Amino acid sequence: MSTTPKLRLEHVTKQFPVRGTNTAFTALEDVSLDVADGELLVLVGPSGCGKSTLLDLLGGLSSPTSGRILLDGQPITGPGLDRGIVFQQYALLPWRTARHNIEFGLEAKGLPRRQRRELAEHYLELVGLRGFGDRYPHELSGGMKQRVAIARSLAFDPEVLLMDEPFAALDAQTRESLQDELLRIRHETGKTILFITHGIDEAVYLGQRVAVLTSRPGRVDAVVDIDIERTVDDVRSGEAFRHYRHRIWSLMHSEIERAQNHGAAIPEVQHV
Ligand SMILES: Nc1ncnc2c1ncn2[C@@H]1O[C@H](COP(=O)(O)OP(=O)(O)OP(=O)(O)O)[C@@H](O)[C@H]1O
Repeated sequence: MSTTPKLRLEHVTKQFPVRGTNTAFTALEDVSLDVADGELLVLVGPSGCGKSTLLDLLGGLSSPTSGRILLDGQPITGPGLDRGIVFQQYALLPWRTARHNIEFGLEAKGLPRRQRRELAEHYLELVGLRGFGDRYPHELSGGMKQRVAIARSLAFDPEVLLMDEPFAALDAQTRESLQDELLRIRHETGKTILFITHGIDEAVYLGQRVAVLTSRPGRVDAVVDIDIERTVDDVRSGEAFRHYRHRIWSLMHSEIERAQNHGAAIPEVQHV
């Protein structure tokens, strides 16, 4: 891994104006975080902690009120093909086959048809969907649709993959198998991945590091290094896994209690 972070959040604050008033609501406050090249970093936090707000910033759909977000040292100024985003709802184009969904970003890049086709086949194979390229989204299961969405994001070779609760809508078994697939894909591609989830188990299973966010306003409460052996059977039942799960649970639990007990007292609204 290189020492220069692939992605850097520098004191990022995001406020939204409160309609009909001259106040602003602070959704994210002073978030600083580095994601190393090739790292899989998981962001976990209670509902409303600003995960979606952060993803919009990373996607270039909105700008920080203060602070900066750097990709390879360059500030993010808008949407771009250097970031691939996988959402919870697959966001596939229903009138396109799996193959043509994967080719979508490649068309935007202006790649010739033959090269697009080759890349689409490669990524279909990478996500375990060889032979399914001609299926339309409605002919695929939820897990398969999410595989297509991942393949589509990887096909245009982004610098980072941003994943916003991508497996939340799937049943438990499909979710676990896609988690394994994601770890394999990361191993094969070396991609830098920022993965956002509500799920503590998912965070511990996937993350090399897990950043725990507080809510109202969203801040980085702690960043936990996860050191578990993932090649053994039933990793989730192992002692190390349980240790990290409890650690993250405790951090999140005390945060949820704080928000519930002192919600009204938290200075989330400021006059502007
Ligand atoms: N455009 C907006 N205007 C005003 N407030 C907003 C806006 N977008 C988000 N917020 C507020 O910012 C906070 C964070 O919202 P966000 O959707 O980022 O949270 P989240 O962590 O993604 O939540 P969840 O996990 O429930 O989806 C919330 O309190 C929300 O009401």
